[in-house]
Amino acid sequence: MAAFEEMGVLPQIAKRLEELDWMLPTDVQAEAVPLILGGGDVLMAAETGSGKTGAFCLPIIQIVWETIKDIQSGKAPSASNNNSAAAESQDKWILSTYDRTPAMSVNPEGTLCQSRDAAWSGIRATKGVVNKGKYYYEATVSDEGLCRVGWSLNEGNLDLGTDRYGYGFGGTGKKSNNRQFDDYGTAYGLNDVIGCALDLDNRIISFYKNGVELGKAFDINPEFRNKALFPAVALKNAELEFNFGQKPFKFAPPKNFVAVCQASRDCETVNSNSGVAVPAPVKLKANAPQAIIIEPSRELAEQTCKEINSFKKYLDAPLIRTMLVAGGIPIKEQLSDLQKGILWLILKCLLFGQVDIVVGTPGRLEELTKSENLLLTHCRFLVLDEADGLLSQGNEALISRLHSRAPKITTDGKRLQMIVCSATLHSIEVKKMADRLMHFPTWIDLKGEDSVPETVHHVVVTVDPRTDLAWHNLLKRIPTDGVHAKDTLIPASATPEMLSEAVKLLKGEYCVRAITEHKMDQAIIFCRTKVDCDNLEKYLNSVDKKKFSCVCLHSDRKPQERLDNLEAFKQKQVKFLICTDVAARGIDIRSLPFMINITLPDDKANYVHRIGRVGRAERMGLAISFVSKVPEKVWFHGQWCPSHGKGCTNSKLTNQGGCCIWYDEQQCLGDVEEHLGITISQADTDMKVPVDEFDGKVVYGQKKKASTSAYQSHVAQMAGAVQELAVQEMKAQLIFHSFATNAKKIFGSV
Ligand SMILES: Nc1ncnc2c1ncn2[C@@H]1O[C@H](COP(=O)(O)OP(=O)(O)OP(=O)(O)O)[C@@H](O)[C@H]1O
Repeated sequence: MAAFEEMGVLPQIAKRLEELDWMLPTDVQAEAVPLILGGGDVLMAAETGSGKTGAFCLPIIQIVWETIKDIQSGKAPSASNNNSAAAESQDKWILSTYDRTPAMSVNPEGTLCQSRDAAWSGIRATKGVVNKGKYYYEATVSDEGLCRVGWSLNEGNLDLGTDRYGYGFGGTGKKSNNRQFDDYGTAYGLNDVIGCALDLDNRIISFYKNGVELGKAFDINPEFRNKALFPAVALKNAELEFNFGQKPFKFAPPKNFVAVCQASRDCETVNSNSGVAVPAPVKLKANAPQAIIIEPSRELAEQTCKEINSFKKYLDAPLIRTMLVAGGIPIKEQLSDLQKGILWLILKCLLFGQVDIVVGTPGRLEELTKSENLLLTHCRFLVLDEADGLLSQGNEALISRLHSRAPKITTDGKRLQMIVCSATLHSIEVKKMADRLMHFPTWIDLKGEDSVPETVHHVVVTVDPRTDLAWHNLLKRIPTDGVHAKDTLIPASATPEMLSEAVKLLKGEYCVRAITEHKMDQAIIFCRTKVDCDNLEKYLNSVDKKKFSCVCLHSDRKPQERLDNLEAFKQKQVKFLICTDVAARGIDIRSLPFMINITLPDDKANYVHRIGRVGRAERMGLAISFVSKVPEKVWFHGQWCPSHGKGCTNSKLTNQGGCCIWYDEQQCLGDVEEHLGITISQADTDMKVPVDEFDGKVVYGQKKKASTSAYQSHVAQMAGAVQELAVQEMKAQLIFHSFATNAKKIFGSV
């Protein structure tokens, strides 16, 4: 039986893997596949090129296929008769074990919550009310501490009253909404009973203390007319007991108000952060996929989608349908494209064919889910690939919104599984998000924080225009970014501006030198900016269009051009792919031997990802980074730049209202080395790499062979120790011998 089948992978998938020459699972696959097949949430932190994509795609494909098969054959249990206690419990009026902060604990009955944390913790009920009616519930303070109780929308944060979506009444005698704290009623504490009254007919919220009315606290925002409100509470080292009306209230509800648990079915709604939306028979829906995989770039989304299509080659009856939902074009163009009918095309796919697995970029996914063209009602896998990258792009709120749209328990009683992965997963943002959204996740962390695979040989080459004057002959021959276009540059004077321009020239020259020295016929080259990429493309073409054939990949290029360029590089129709960090993560080019960093990235995690484009799947790779010894003035266009960098010529520094900074690469290098806990080897400006265990023993782009020289050097290293052992053993034998002889003399023979 093939190794993958032994892990529980379906024979049809294993057959395809064998075809792909995947004989054994990689370490991360061996750990992750059984965990995901077993229903767990997983945080996967494994080196670049270690096979993380397969680690999450294989079990997801399998479960999705099995689920569809069960549903189509009528075997799947419906929510009304499934045996999931969790699903059943989410259909009651109780506190939700899913829609809460991690430090908030709840009793098994879902009526008592407690937090012993020094920070605010929050929780909402499993159900809420909408449309019309007057509703009431009671909360009793059962232990001293700080608390705020009231009503909140699903999209509100759990720290009740600190955003526009939550209305709270605090123990200090304050009401709060949108962080505005105003005096209201009186303070309350241990054993006090707070009545929370919601009048949806008049859109008013009011509170009662031990049966005494405290008056109107809030008019509900008219924008929320069609939105449900849920009982909610925030606590700090406190405990509160809830009664939604299942047992008699301590104080009678106000006139015409009913217990919230008695809301009619048309006014009651289930907390979508909590579980089943509507208990209904399990049924597939064309535009409600089972799995959503979020990728940080269009290219990566395309790659993952392709990989899934390849893995599922032998899975039929039922067929699994995948769909790519990727942006990658500026929002303005995107909107007009949508208007022109792209959305209609997508819709057509969704309507005429069941879509089971969607792979996409965050913006497009949000667009389609928000407009409800794509539903997350059947979603049981939410995957964040390159999660730290997604978060650093500012997608935290978007991910939370997508997560909140997916039921935490699906209609067939299965729990939503979240899988989060990256080679650099140890950021505080990822940990916080995992705490908030994941369900007791298992960490798979095989090599510790952000390690570089042993197959990647990475070196730095110092660029110092004060000692290497080759740039004098390069002026005007190498196009540069125009940062110094308005400066008076005199080669004889070593002004910071002149040296900065010289760095740009030398880096172009060093790139050609490195390619020539290592006879590179396939390399990925990273530049800091799009204009740097375009300039290098021009320069390499001007040197020798054939020898240095190259294409660019960055966000100013049209999506189709990006796709074509990447494909041309993968198919070896061109030798060099020049790109920005858009291609730093995840892009997998089979046996890629070389990569060059024209400039180090300012984000140290991206160094790991960039160099990780080589040395993948046990193949050896060489990564060369050029690091300037002197500061280089570079473009830095932020929100303040009216053209967002396009055609911008404002070369003043950012603190003078401009779009430039002085880039300190020595500092970047220091940061990377400190982060990785290593000193990166230096190569000279002749680009010859230092002699070490890589030298002469590996061919970049190929697997490392076990060489006799390694064995011989190992024997040589051990020789001294072996000899010492032999001497010690002889001494021990002599001691034993003399002891035995003396013993005979003293005691005689026995
Ligand atoms: N079990 C396996 N046997 C052989 N090759 C494999 C196996 N698993 C993955 N690979 C190959 O290894 C390469 C790297 O895999 P993958 O792209 O999944 O890495 P990754 O861990 O996601 O890297 P990154 O962090 O850069 O995204 C791919 O070419 C893939 O086909």
